[in-house]
Amino acid sequence: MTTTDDEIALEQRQVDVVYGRLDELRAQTRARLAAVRRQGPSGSPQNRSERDAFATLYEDRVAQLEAVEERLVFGRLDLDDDSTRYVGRIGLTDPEQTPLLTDWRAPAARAFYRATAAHPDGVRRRRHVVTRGRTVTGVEDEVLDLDLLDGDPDALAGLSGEGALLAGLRAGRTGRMGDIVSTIQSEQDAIIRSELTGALVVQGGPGTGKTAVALHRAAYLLYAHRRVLERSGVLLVGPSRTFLRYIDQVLPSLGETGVVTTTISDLVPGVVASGTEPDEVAAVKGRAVMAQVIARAVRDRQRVPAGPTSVRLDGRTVVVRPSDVSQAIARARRLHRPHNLARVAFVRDMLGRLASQYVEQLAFEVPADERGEILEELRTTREIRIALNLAWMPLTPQKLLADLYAKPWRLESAAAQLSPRERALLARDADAPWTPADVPLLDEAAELLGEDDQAARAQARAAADARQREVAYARQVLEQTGGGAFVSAELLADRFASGGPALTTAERAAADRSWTYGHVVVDEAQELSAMAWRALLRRVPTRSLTIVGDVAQTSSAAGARRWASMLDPVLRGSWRQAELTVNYRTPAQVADTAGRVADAAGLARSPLTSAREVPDALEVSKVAPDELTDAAVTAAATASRTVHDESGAGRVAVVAAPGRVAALRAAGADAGLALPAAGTGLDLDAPVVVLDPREAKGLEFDVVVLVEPAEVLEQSAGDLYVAMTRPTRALHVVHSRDLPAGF
Ligand SMILES: Nc1ncnc2c1ncn2[C@@H]1O[C@H](COP(=O)(O)OP(=O)(O)OP(=O)(O)O)[C@@H](O)[C@H]1O
Repeated sequence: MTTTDDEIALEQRQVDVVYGRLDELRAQTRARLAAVRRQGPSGSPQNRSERDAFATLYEDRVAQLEAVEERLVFGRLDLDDDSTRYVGRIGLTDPEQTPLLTDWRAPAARAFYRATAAHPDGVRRRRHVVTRGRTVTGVEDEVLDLDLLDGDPDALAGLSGEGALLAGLRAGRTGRMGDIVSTIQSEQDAIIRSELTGALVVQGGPGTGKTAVALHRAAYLLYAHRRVLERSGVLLVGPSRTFLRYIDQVLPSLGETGVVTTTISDLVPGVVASGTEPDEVAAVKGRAVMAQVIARAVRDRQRVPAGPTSVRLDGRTVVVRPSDVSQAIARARRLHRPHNLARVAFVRDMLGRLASQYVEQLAFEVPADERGEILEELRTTREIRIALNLAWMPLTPQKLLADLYAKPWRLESAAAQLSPRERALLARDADAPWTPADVPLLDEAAELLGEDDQAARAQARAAADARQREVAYARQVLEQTGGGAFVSAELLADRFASGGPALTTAERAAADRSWTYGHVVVDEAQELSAMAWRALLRRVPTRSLTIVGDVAQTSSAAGARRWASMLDPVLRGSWRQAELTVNYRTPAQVADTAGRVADAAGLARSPLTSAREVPDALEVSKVAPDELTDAAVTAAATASRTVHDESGAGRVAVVAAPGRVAALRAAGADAGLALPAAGTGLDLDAPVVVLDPREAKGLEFDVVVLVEPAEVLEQSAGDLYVAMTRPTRALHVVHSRDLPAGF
């Protein structure tokens, strides 16, 4: 028998070899990058854009190799055929192409996450290799071959790699989510590797790893379906910018930088949704019926005038007649093109009719080549322009929606399906800022209005020809340079073609409202309104989606309490569901209490088992109403002293109803709490933050100080459930009113 120390020494040798290879590859790629850069700014434009494309490529590769430093190697499989396979963050081979490390996403690594004693899948022993920096600090074995067990039944029970898992869960929080690649559990792995096609819903209670799984799935899909996804891109939609910051390290640490992340509010480039509004207003804006309202509002902007308009032109009169306008509108509508594009046909038709009127008044025949001049003169005559614009105005989405909200008569005409009260809720000034719920409506409008793209289409035809030549050329280049392992000819050609700074797929996709993605991942999806779904589904015509969330945590008034009622209408019933059931975040005592409170409040929630017990994880302090703020600040200060360690880890959140947040922040600052600097918003790097439950959605902290839960419950039961399930170590409840039922 070898001792653990011997085993650690053995693994250290392998780990050294793998890091050695990583260093070699880094040096090689940096040298290539330097060589490309040395070529300087000379050469033809074609040469320069090629050089830029290669430079971006090598920069990406260097970034990828840098990002995988931590826990590069974390697993080892001993197989039935006596071979051994190491599993890690990325795949590496030695210069002779002998495998050194298997990418965790490769089929050959699957058994690391899935093999069980009942289904060993060719694995005799699974080993978790624990490292700190480049040093192996421990090994943890699971023997899957029953004959080797020597009657130790404990080795079969529980979670996979339990020691490594629990160590990860116990660690202090840093304000940034980490990856879970070394301890993915079997039920999570099944979701991560689920097929690309179709819509997959992942329902799970708080802390079950939905966000972690969604991110790892994005990385897995990019790996397993690189050819399909590298050019179409993957979009990840999160609930808030704070949340996106919270998760922004995870994909890079998995070697993936090409995912576009956004919120629904940021979905339309150029629109800033800085406004706020009552929930009931957002709820109306989110209803599916608003699609018809927008469509009607667009149609209302195609109008037959009440009477004729006569225009004098070079001593003759032409008349913009209602009957002509009516016919031209009808013909243009039959094209079924967006408003601004169909308008081109409408104007052409009207000018033709006016030109005929004009020509009829002339005493001579007009040669065909002069008819163009007459049309041009009519087109540029101010009164005619005004008359035609009044009949069919070119519109931006912003103008359409602002006019609709600001003019009651427009709303009454377009939104007859809404009640007078609902219409009154929508009313606002024309220059009020956009709100998050407006964004899907602007997107809907953009779709129906379209842009006049005649020039763009001619350009696209020319570009398609050029592209064929570039792909062929890129293929040649790749054959000569051997770069084909990490980029395709098509992608390289994209980068050649983008000229200037070589844009990545993600950069191009993020700037283009009408980009369609190969896959879309939606987190906290229970919050999305019907209109938000329409905007999102437009971006993924293949309906290849990962939808994660928890219908018990819904706070948005337009969100869902049941997946079927939300998704059946938009996905026509075509979606599959998986469930996560183990809570990795919250200590059992806190999770159980949160569960009872949620049940008492009537939430339909998923069953949940906690992965761990933490003693004294729930503390409740009752104080007088005027002491509430001070008591909460004191509790936060005490908690912060306990959890904040020398590495900078350890985070505390004070969570309260929105009305209390400002006062708590002020009192916390006075008391010297290490809060974010004023005006920085939600700075996740601060040791202590004060936020409301909606801001806390999706985040986690070592300790949460929950202030006056009865007040949070009044806002929404889902919000209280969210607030109670954020801590990884302890929940401290500070209250003056009665506690909600279930405590
Ligand atoms: N297999 C795992 N190994 C290690 N840590 C894990 C694992 N699964 C989940 N975790 C950790 O559990 C915590 C909760 O995960 P995550 O935030 O993904 O849960 P969630 O289901 O999205 O939660 P919520 O719905 O409450 O936002 C995170 O710290 C995550 O890293």
